[in-house]
Amino acid sequence: MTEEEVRFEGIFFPKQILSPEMLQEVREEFTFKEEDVLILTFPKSGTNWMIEIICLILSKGDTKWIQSVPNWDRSPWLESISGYENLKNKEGPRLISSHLPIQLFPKAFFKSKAKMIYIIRNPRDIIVSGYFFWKSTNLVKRPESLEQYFEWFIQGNVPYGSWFDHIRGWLPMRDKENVLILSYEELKRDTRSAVEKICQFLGKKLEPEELSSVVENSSFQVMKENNMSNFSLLKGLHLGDTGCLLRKGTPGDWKNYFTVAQAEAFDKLFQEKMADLPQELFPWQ
Ligand SMILES: Nc1ncnc2c1ncn2[C@@H]1O[C@H](COP(=O)(O)O)[C@@H](OP(=O)(O)O)[C@H]1O
Ligand SMILES: CCc1ccc(OS(=O)(=O)O)cc1
Repeated sequence: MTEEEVRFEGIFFPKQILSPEMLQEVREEFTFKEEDVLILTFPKSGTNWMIEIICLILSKGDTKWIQSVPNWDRSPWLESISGYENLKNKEGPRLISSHLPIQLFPKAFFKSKAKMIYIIRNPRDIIVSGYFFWKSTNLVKRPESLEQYFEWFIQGNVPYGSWFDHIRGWLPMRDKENVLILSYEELKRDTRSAVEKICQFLGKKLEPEELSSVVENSSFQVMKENNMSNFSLLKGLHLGDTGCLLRKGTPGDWKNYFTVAQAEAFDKLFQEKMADLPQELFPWQ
């Protein structure tokens, strides 16, 4: 373990922003309101895209909120010290982000009616996205090469642990009526239909022009230019000069980085670990 990371129940987390004691408190003591909306992801699955979409839905397409408040304050990060404090004191319905695996998630959720959207993404693209992101932050030990990060990822030795365990942990929740599972790939393929699905899940009725504003203002290009959404405010604090959240935004970018041997090794591992799950849950396969 390096000085940049903290380990809790065998999983490592970015240091600086949380502690084992608060992770324990979050699991045992955090409570939900029925009107809360949760965005749950393995890091680099499209968390901040979903934050933008939901903020716009809740604002009926009005861009004032997304243009004036940083995304981490609009949807505080449950397992960060500042996000946790913010959430505990927040009045009214809350938008909450988390990357926690199911076994570390607040116990109260499993008896609550709070709604959760879980985003899944091709893990190969998560590897590439994570490599470029984490190597430009001071939150974890920086990978020296994609090859090294690939190895760490398949061993589950990356922030928030094994992607396979994360997915296997959360997918059994898919039949609950307060849980919606969406893939990054379907969001990308037909954003408007995916936004309609999210509106229906949240019980929000939008006019066609409001829906168009949600789709347009949560697009990669618009988010990349919005300083409240693109993490540029974190430069010098947690992100280096080359660091960026909105890097490429393209499904399948892994093909530009994986070697043939890595692609084959990953296919084999995916088969070994996920073959027993319904394959339609993985629309990139
Ligand atoms: N509006 C948008 N459209 C498409 N991809 C988006 C997006 N907003 C963020 N992303 C992508 O989501 C990934 C970050 O995920 P997270 O928010 O969970 O950290 C990045 O992937 P890439 O690094 O592949 O570009 C980022 O570009
Ligand atoms: C508080 C800054 C910060 C750092 C890293 C993050 O990771 S992720 O984009 O959610 O995966 C988020 C916020």
